[in-house]
Amino acid sequence: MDHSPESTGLPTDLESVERAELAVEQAHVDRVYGRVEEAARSAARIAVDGHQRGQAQQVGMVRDEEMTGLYERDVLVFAAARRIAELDAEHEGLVFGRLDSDRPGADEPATTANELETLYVGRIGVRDAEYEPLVIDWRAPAAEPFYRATSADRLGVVRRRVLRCRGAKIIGLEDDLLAPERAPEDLPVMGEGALMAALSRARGHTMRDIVATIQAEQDKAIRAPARGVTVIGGGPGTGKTVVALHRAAYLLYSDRRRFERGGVLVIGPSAAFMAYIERVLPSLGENTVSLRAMGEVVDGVSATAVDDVEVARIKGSLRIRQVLSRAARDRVPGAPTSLKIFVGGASVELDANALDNVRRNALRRTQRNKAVTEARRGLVNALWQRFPEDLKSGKLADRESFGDAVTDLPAFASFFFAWWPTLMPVQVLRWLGDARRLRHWARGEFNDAEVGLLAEAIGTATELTVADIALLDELDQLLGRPLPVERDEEFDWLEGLSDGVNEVLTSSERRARAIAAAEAEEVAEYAHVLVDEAQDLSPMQWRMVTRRGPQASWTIVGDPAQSAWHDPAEATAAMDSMLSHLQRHTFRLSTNYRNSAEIYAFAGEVIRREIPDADLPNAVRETGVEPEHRQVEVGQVADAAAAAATELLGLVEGTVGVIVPPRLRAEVGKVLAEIGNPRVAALSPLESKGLEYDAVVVVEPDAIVTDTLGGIRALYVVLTRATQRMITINSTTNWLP
Ligand SMILES: Nc1ncnc2c1ncn2[C@@H]1O[C@H](COP(=O)(O)OP(=O)(O)OP(=O)(O)O)[C@@H](O)[C@H]1O
Repeated sequence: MDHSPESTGLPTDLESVERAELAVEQAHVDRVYGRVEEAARSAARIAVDGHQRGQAQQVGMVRDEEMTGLYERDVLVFAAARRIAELDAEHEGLVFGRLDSDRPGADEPATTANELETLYVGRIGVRDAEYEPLVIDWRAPAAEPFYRATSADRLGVVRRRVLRCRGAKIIGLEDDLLAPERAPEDLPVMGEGALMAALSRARGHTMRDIVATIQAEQDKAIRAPARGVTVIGGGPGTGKTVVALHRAAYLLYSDRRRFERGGVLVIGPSAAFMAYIERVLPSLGENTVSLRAMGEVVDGVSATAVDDVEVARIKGSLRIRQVLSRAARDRVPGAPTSLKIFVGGASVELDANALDNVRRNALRRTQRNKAVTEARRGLVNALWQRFPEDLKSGKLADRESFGDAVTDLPAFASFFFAWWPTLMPVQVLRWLGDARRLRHWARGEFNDAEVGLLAEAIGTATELTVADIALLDELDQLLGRPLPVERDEEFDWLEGLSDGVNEVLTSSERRARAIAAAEAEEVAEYAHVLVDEAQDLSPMQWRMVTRRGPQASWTIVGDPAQSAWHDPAEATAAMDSMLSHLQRHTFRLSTNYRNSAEIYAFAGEVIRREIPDADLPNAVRETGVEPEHRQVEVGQVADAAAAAATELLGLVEGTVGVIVPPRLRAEVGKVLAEIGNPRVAALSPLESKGLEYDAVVVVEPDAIVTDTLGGIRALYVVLTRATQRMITINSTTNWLP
């Protein structure tokens, strides 16, 4: 190699080439940041100016729409850039990619690098003062070749470059030469591959975006049109979650009007998972997406507790619908079972049977909380029938005036209040805690043992569980929400007289109130719903989730081999039945980017033994470190787990997850707390869903299989959480392949 740069005027040794390249890229990145600052200043100036003009009632020199356009663009760019900069102060910056491509129409290879067309790709688009793009948004069509180009189909790209930045500073370059035969002599190629660098990086407590290294098959799923249902499948670590999040950002970019207004909802398995992924979208410049854990899907209630295996199975099964429906229509426990009133000199009585008849009639076409009018009218009718004929005269000559008289009676009002209260879903759910009543409602659906388990679980519960939320949503549908008083009043004479509303309202106030009440009653609906770890949804949860998007398009992400549900086919059937009317597009991701090849080979063997046709991806990154299995006495498990965790802390830079079956959680948690290192976390198999750690200690795999609803599939999830090292601690070894 020629070490005399003076001879050609060009640096030729690798280090100085790299320095020169870094300087060129840094200059461009500095321009981008400079432009963002400028945008901020001009936005602030125009805002002040606009404000002053508004106050002085003057007509400005700049046309208003022009002003607004500039102002909005600058404000948007600035706001997005600042958000990204705050989040990523120590990590990737605004600009992360560069493409050098043949100029359009150029047949001959370029002879110098200058002849190639250069394009920078970043998290958001930024233009210079002349409106020329300094960097284009990664979601723009022009950025597609950055993700899709391969040597076989290079889409005009000669060199793809990833800029590794820390904040605004470039710390490294990784190049991919897609067409060596078309590369000009002076086009340098740096680095050893951005993907491998990204994959080998130590893991922190939160997931990071992958904009700089999205792979072609992932890009196709990210940019798939938002129609019907997009299903993204693939084994552990194939990027399903991260792809789904990038897809949410892409949808907002491609049709902001539709998706920002209608809303994008991302549903994941647990609060821990949501905390893990919550920074990805803001780091892509988006913060309008609603992220919710499965226990938070329904407005106004939330749960993190989980049920025991058997109880979860009962609560998730479609058979419980009938039980809830019966409960929602039955007598209110503790409500009066007869009504006796004195009217017009007679005592008129309705017994339990008569009351039951009125109730059933009222519920024939209307949900309980909406059937107030029907119930009251039914009572009046039944009383009228029993009112002695010879007294039907004067003020009580017809049913209508009889109704007025009856509903005015305090005794009637207090009876009605107790007999037909507005029912809250959670109240009705609690009724299932009474085994006697539950047995009655569950006839033909659940056997005695199931009734006993469910009644015990609900009767002794001190908090709601995640599975309860779907039941509450179902009950909300069954019970309905009370109609606004004004609406009732308009069509019913009885209601109007008895509801005690004596304010004077204008008709527009009345209408506004009715609309507000009707809105308050609506379930929040979204334009696009993205369900992660979809294989875990119980049939009842599918019903809850699909209510969030009756008009929505869907992205459904999952892997049946990781199902936490005991019968994955039942859950799939439930999904199919809820979404079968929509067109479906399926994508499969085939590479496991998380696990080392050694760890995944082992996990694959475990799952294949039980599920021979499980969809196993390829794990590409070899570390040379095999997973280790330690056998210990039953009483030694917790200490052995702590020892393994301590050892692993010394071997990896990032996080260590200790995954423990629920029965050992407290014991292991205690010994781990003594280690007192924030890099170590203890978690249950369910909590480990979707998460990843540099190193993982798996405690008592056999107990993970027996104590979870997912069984072997839950163990497979646990065995696929580690990026670099894994140790299992066993007092039994039935699970070992
Ligand atoms: N193109 C990529 N570039 C860099 N990292 C990637 C890429 N694709 C995936 N990853 C990384 O691989 C890991 C696994 O991704 P992710 O959690 O999305 O997988 P998953 O398919 O949802 O896994 P699981 O089903 O096991 O929960 C993450 O750390 C993610 O950032």
